[in-house]
Amino acid sequence: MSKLRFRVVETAFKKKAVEVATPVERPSEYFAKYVFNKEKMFKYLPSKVYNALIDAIDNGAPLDRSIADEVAAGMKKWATEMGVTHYTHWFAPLTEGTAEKHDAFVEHDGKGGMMEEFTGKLLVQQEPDASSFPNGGIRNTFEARGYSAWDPSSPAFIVDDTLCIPTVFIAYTGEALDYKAPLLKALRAVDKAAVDVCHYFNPEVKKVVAYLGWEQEYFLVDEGLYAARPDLLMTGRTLMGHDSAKNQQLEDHYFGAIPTRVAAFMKDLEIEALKLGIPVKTRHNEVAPNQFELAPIFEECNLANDHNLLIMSLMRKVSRRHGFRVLLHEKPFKGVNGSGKHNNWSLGTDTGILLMGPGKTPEDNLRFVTFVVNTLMAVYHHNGLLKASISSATNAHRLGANEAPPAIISSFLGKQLSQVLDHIENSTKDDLISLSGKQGMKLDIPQIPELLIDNTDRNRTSPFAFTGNRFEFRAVGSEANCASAMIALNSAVANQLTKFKKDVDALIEKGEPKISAILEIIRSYIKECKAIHFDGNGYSDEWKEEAARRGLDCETSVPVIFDNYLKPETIAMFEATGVMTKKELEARNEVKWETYTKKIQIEARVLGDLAMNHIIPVATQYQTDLINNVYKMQSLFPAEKAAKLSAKNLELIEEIADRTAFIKEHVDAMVEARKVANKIESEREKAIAYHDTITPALEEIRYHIDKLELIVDNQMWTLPKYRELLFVR
Ligand SMILES: NC(=O)CC[C@H](N)C(=O)O
Repeated sequence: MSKLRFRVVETAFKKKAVEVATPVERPSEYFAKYVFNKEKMFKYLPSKVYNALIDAIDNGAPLDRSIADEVAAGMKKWATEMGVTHYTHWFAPLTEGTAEKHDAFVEHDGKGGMMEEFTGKLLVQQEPDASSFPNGGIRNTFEARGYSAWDPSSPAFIVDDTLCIPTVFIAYTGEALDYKAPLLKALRAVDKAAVDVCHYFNPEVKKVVAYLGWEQEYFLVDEGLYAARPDLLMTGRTLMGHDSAKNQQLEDHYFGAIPTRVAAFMKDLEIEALKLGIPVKTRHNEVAPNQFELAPIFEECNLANDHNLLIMSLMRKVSRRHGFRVLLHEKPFKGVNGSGKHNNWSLGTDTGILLMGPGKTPEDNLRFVTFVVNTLMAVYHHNGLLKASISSATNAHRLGANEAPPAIISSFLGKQLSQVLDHIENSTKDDLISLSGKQGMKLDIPQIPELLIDNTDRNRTSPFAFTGNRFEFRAVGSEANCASAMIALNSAVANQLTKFKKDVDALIEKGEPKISAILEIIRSYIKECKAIHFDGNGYSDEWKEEAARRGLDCETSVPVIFDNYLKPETIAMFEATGVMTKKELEARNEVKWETYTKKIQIEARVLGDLAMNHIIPVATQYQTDLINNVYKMQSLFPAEKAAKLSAKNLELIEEIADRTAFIKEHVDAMVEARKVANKIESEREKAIAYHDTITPALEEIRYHIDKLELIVDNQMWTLPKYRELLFVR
């Protein structure tokens, strides 16, 4: 019965690293080979079209439909020269993956033959047969059609024989059915609001860009072992499995030498990623055994997000060439580190200033403090929403342990920045601004050492940590589409910056000088959002109590956390920034609740099946062996001696009986609880029922399975154990 397990372990052990040829060209030469980037646009488009397209990309200028045909022709020429035969609109529906439907370039030529065709119409907009994507009722209520529309700000790229065109996905009635459409709106909102605020300091700023640098953590598991674990295959995580005696306690995996099979995978992946224009830079072993990380150089947020989606699908593909499966789930293994996707976020101007970075002069630092404090205000007022933006059935397993932040959003600032904010808060306006000699005015904003950029202390329990010239949103899950977090964060910051501008302008109108008005508002904000600042240990019980006292959102039930999207202040914020309407938010929440329910439902079914088909039969078989042994003892020895010799086995027999009975009863009860939950009409209530009744049952059943794993004969156990999943590579 357990042969499969031993066979796959043996095979995995014998595997050698796959040879990956180093390209003859240098990375700088093959970088973006498969991307229709500016260089190719210049080569393949007439200069008038090129200029219009660049204006649309760089400045968001509206793109005249008439140039679309010429762009399409240029793209097609390039793509066919590269051997491409198909094209697809590539978009991110509300499933957390990407979607694509390939069409061949071929068309009838009218003379009985075929020709290659790709028109502007096909480039700009398509109507995929998309009735099966989650839509939260938007398309059912109105119109079944959904459109994908070209996003010129993210360049088209080639995967295998297909030209992929990044697009938004919207309903016939205009509501967004994807992540990209609201992300683009959020980025536009933060651009506009930040430019207005920048003008207090640098009137020449025309554009502010939000940057994103993601760090992708993941696990690799040998594909044979993976195939022998139906739970991994179906849910992305192990629903059972006792701790391995050795796991990450020696901290010997982190930053260790990369195992050869894994190094080959990484090399292969990086070559492919670079060819697709993804500027991958860092790779290393992460903390848990068989856990790794990959990070690119930061990019403009929309592009960075597309690149993250692309790399996740690339990882799935490339890992298979190396006999691995990549696990992007936030918590594939209980008891060791889970996987995050830390989102490093910042704002920068077209004049080259990083707005979250300290400067050289007190004036620069006033600008720096302005942007930092406004970010803190946004995070403070929308801490519940930010938590909702990273919450999912899967990430819930990760938060609150093993170096992942807790389910309470707070911000770590570090010693130096905290001191600066305290100084501003505790000084009067007149202390901060004094008249001085030639300069006319002296600003007492402390010099913030530039060292700060590389020198901030790290706090791994902080969900939103300042790291020198950016914030690191650490709570984002490894499997998530970063756009969810980036939509919430950029919109909230945009809204806050707009408020700041209004507050400062009101003081200026009353006759206050500009700097003094800015300082006054900043000081009041520092006081107002104090509750969000926390540099301590996010895991401690004291923090949970303290956070509740401070009024931060401490809810841990994912379906209830989603309510944050529909709070009046959230709706007002999204509507004011033009990012999403109430109707869109409501529809999205329906999808979130539904997805939550389905994920737990699948886990419950898989666990039920495995418990009944794998665990109980194996445990019973072992128990039968023990019973036979007890009987044989009785025939060999006098009754009293036999009883003594069999005492341990009798205990085990009973333990197996108790645990299997518990498992069976609870699997049955879980089925009944599902039946009850499934009858609930409201998606929200149903998700809450799943959270309250099914998720605890999963844990209870698992507990007994894991105990059985410890006592049942290893030869009989069918499922690869943690020690095999985590250490075979
Ligand atoms: N070393 C680290 O940064 C660990 C991070 C951790 N894996 C997380 O879940 O976020």
